[in-house]
Amino acid sequence: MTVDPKSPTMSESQRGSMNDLNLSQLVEGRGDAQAETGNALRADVQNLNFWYGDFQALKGINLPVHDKKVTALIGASGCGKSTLLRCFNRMHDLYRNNRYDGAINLYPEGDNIVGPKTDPMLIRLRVGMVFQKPNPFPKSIYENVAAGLRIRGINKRSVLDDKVEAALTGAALWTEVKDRLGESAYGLSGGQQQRLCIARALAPEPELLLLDEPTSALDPIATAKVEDLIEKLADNITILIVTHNMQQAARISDHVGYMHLGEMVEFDLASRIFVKPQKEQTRAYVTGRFG
Ligand SMILES: Nc1ncnc2c1ncn2[C@@H]1O[C@H](COP(=O)(O)OP(=O)(O)OP(=O)(O)O)[C@@H](O)[C@H]1O
Repeated sequence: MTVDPKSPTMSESQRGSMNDLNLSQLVEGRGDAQAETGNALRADVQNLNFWYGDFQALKGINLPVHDKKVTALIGASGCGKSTLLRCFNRMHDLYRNNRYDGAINLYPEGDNIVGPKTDPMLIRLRVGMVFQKPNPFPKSIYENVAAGLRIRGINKRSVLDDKVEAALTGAALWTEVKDRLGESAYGLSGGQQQRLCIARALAPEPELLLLDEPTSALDPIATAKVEDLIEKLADNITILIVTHNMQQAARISDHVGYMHLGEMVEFDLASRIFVKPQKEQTRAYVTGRFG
């Protein structure tokens, strides 16, 4: 594959900031995540293909998702990162012409998430998702977090109270909102709204949390809070995140998958991807020479 260093796909600011930074310093000390987990997998993508109608957006994707680790998907705009992420909770099923082929095994049972016999509703109970832009419901802060619990039939006030508090605490938002739980979620700042959406996703205790560029609409302070939160959450939950920001991927991820034109070019420990990737194409991308 020929690398075009003048590719305009990556913004100049992104390119500039990456060149100024030593990504290897950011991943320093992250250790060998694989050794730490003993290779335990929460999910495993095997030869996954996906079509939007006639257009094949994912081609033969393989990707291990390690348990209680942060796996980042990186790559130029349009390479298929969000498409891959959305396969994990069967979001594509909302449109009739979309088609999956292959497997995403969700462990410990090993159920194939994209298998024709798998009920997408059951998968969404196990796999939570947070989007690029904060999207709270037009409800109170409390009811936003309680929403997923009510869907699961939990309506007892004392149980909801405990779970709402636990999720808001887990999302590092409890102290900021505990005295205004009945107020509209729209009264929160953008960063608080995003942490609320994370709390909403956490409340039902998902096995896997999908984050699609969760900080792209946030300022640097709110971004830092969400990044800290992601690192803490990974003590208990498996996280798969799409990000355009190389610094962010280097700061928070244990593993990284680099995608290009619907294919997984390289998957490895973050410490290898950002210091010594195996493929020249990956190196060109992470150093900002190729978008
Ligand atoms: N609903 C859709 N219908 C048809 N094609 C789509 C649809 N959504 C995405 N695509 C195409 O699938 C490919 C992958 O898109 P996707 O959004 O997954 O890329 P991405 O890597 O997440 O991009 P970005 O970083 O810009 O968000 C692109 O060519 C895109 O145009």
